[in-house]
Amino acid sequence: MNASSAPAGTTEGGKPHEDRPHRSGFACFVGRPNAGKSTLTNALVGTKVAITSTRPQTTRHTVRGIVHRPDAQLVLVDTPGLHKPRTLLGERLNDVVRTTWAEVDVIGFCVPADQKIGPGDRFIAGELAGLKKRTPKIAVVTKTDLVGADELARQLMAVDRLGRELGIEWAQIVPVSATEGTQVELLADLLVPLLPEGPPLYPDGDLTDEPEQVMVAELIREAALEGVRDELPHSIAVVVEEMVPRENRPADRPLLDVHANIYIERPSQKGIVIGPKGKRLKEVGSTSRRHIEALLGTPVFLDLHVKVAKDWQRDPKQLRRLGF
Ligand SMILES: Nc1nc2c(ncn2[C@@H]2O[C@H](COP(=O)(O)OP(=O)(O)OP(=O)(O)O)[C@@H](O)[C@H]2O)c(=O)[nH]1
Repeated sequence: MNASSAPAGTTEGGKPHEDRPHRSGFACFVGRPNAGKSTLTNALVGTKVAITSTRPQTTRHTVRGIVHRPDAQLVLVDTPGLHKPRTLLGERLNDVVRTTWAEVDVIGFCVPADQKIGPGDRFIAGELAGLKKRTPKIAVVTKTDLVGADELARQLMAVDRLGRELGIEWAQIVPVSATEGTQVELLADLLVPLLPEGPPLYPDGDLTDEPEQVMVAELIREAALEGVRDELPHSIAVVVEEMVPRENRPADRPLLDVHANIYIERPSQKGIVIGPKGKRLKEVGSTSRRHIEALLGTPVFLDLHVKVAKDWQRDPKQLRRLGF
């Protein structure tokens, strides 16, 4: 087996090397819901770009984080979870995942260290094994801070076995903790050599190429999910209708007006999102406003409305309008 760890002095940390060509390309992390893919993307990029939540299946948009290094540019594509489709939205999400897999240069298969490999992991690994393109795959054992050395060793061996059973040749098996930052840089060091040679694809300093409005909508959706029942995540969509700088403000005190709608499927869900006397919606507003201000670096006035778009998950016209 090929598990990687970082003995002192062996990581190169992206230092430029005269005889080493610059590399650039795309990577995506796949894995069952809650495997830690978004958190890992954030840890690699070093800022909050993807959506994390304690609830599964919250990553809806393909959010890219960009790791800039002197020797390489690694563009991380964050996909929604692959799951059994029950609605039109479910099918679209799975299509997005497969399209993404076909386009990237390397795939990171994430398995949490603290949970036994189960049918969900096997399903995704099976799909990976069936990929026509021979895209290199790195197995990433996540959340290593939650287990002891013995349990981690068992998980690394289980992942190795899973690969053998399904005929996947892992380019590497790497244990990481995204929250502790353990071996995150090593993971980048292992991903980079698997990218094709080439110049940077994005300007230095870009963290993501998602349009700002989509990221703002995601931040609002994330905050809205915090306050609602577990069965609601797929019933919420957020559309930012407008983002405009407030007129006649002094240059040193700008204000950005953001108008956004939170769409739910049924009138009965309205109360859940808004909460008693609007308390929950207020919380959603203040939490997401803070995140939006941090993201855009400007004070924001956030105007939020809750609207019913009946059965939007099943209606192709509504799905298009809501950005799917
Ligand atoms: N202790 C610990 N928790 C982690 C780590 N990485 C992620 N988590 C937690 O695990 C949960 C799920 O993490 P996410 O990054 O949202 O997982 P995901 O795979 O992107 O989830 P989906 O969007 O549902 O597919 C969150 O509560 C994270 O805080 C880690 O390295 N250590």
